[in-house]
This record gives sequence, C-alpha cells and structure tokens, in this order.
Amino acid sequence: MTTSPVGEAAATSTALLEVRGLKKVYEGRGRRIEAVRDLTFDVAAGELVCIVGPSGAGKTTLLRCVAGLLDATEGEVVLEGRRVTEPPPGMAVVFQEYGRSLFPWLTVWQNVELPLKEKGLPKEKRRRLVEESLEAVGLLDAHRAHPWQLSGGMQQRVAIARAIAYEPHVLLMDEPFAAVDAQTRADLEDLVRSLWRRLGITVLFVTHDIDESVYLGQRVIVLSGPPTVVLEQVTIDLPDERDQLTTRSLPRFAELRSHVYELIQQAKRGHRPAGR
Ligand SMILES: Nc1ncnc2c1ncn2[C@@H]1O[C@H](COP(=O)(O)OP(=O)(O)OP(=O)(O)O)[C@@H](O)[C@H]1O
Repeated sequence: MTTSPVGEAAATSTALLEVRGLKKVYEGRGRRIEAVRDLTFDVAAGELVCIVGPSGAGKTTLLRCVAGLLDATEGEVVLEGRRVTEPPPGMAVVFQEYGRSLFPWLTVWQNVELPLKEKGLPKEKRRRLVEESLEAVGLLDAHRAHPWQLSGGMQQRVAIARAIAYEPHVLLMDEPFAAVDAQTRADLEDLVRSLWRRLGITVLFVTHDIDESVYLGQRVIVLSGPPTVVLEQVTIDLPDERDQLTTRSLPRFAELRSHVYELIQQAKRGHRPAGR
C-alpha cells in the first residue's frame, strides 16, 4: 500500500464520460437559483467515482444533467463521444427513493424485466438477464413477490438488479442507500463494489456520507458549496480488495477520510478554489 500524502487525482486519459463547464440555473416565479456554477471532470471507462459535497451543493442536479433528465444552462455532458441531450441508451440510474421507483402492481421479476421490454430485447434474452441480475443481488427466490412485500433493503436490491439487467455502460447512483439501516447499507455497498468489479461497468455514485465515498470509490470528487465548482479530486489509493472491517480499520482509510472530511468542512465555510 502506498504511503504517499493525500493528493489530487491526475486527469484521466481515456474518458468515457466528460462533464465540461456544466452550469445549471433554476429560474421561475421571480427566483433564480444557481445550483451548479462550473463543473468539469472526466470519468474513465470502468472507473468507480464518488461525488460528495455539502447539502444543497447540487449533487442531484449534476446527476440529473448527466442522466439527460435535465438540461444544463451552460456546458455539456459527453458520453462515449456523444453529447447527452436525453437519457442515453447506455446509462442506468438508481435513485434514493426506491419505493417510488418500483411499480407496486408488478412483481419483482416484472419490474426488472420492464426496461428490457422497452429496449425491445427478445424474450429469451430478457429471461436470462433478469435471472442473472436477480441472482447477483440475492433475490432470485423472491422474484414472484411484489415490492411492497419486501424490506427497504430488498427493494433497493431490486432497483439495483433492474439497473444491471439493462447492461449499462454507466451506472449512476444518487444517494441510493440513504434510507436503509446501517447493516443493510454496508451489505449494499459491498454488493455495488462486487458487481462493479465483476461487470466492469463505470459507476458514478453520489453520497453525502464521507466514509461511504472513501470505502467505495477509486476517486472522490469533492464539490464546493453553492454556487458549485469542483473543490478537489482525491485519489483513493486503498487496495482494490476491500471489506468493511479490514479496509475501514486501515490507517490510510483514516487519513483519506480525514482529508475528505476537512474538505467538506472547508466547503461549508465557503472555501473555493483560487479564482473561482
Ligand atoms: N427543480 C428545482 N427548482 C428550483 N430549485 C431547485 C430545483 N432542484 C433543486 N433546486 C435547488 O438547487 C440547489 C441544489 O439542489 P440539489 O438537490 O441538486 O443539491 P444536493 O447537493 O443534491 O442536495 P442534498 O445533499 O441536500 O440532497 C438547492 O438550492 C435546491 O433548492
């Protein structure tokens, strides 16, 4: 393990996802909120990047722009060389509100299968993908249940299964575990890391939990307070093989956690990069 000082990440060379000068201003009823001022960063193919920032820093706004669900006021998002102007086919999103994202009248199986039908996949391929993804999240046995018959953690697993069954190149996650208990959260964190390692997908994960960002990420992008810019990008040089007990008790984990914590404190105090 490296003992280098905590430092800024170098720019990635083979970007799958590029966010360039992204600005978002909400306007309406005489109010003007500059949620995001100027965000620029890259995510390489196969990378797992976490975004943290103080409350109201525009994390959800950023993710919705990246997902093509919201138009930027200025700047652009480029995925695999194409400018994102609507939800791109190679992207899947998991939101915090799993209760609202699953259809209560459909079974677990049907919920996972629905986007695959919309994608126009043949029946046999749909069956294989649904089965594999439910197996991966440990819910194959519950495939006949309806979402309301499941615990919050299980519902979130269904949402994750639905996202990976879609075979996305990029998986966006917006505080996906904020509403589950600590033990379930730890299990779901490990699930995301194991799926990421096994499937080779690119993951952009928004959280306000500093420990979670350091435990999960290869890199943590820390946002300033509003109007938002990137405060710092921190390389998480922890071993790839991570587990809740060992990794979280490493001295390096504590160093990185303290560093990100300090950055968030600075962000809350209004600190910004020079000249921004
Ligand atoms: N649809 C909207 N219309 C007007 N203002 C909005 C809208 N959505 C978000 N905002 C404002 O934009 C700013 C950033 O909000 P956003 O939800 O993106 O931040 P966040 O970092 O995800 O917050 P949190 O960590 O509290 O979830 C806030 O001031 C919020 O009130």
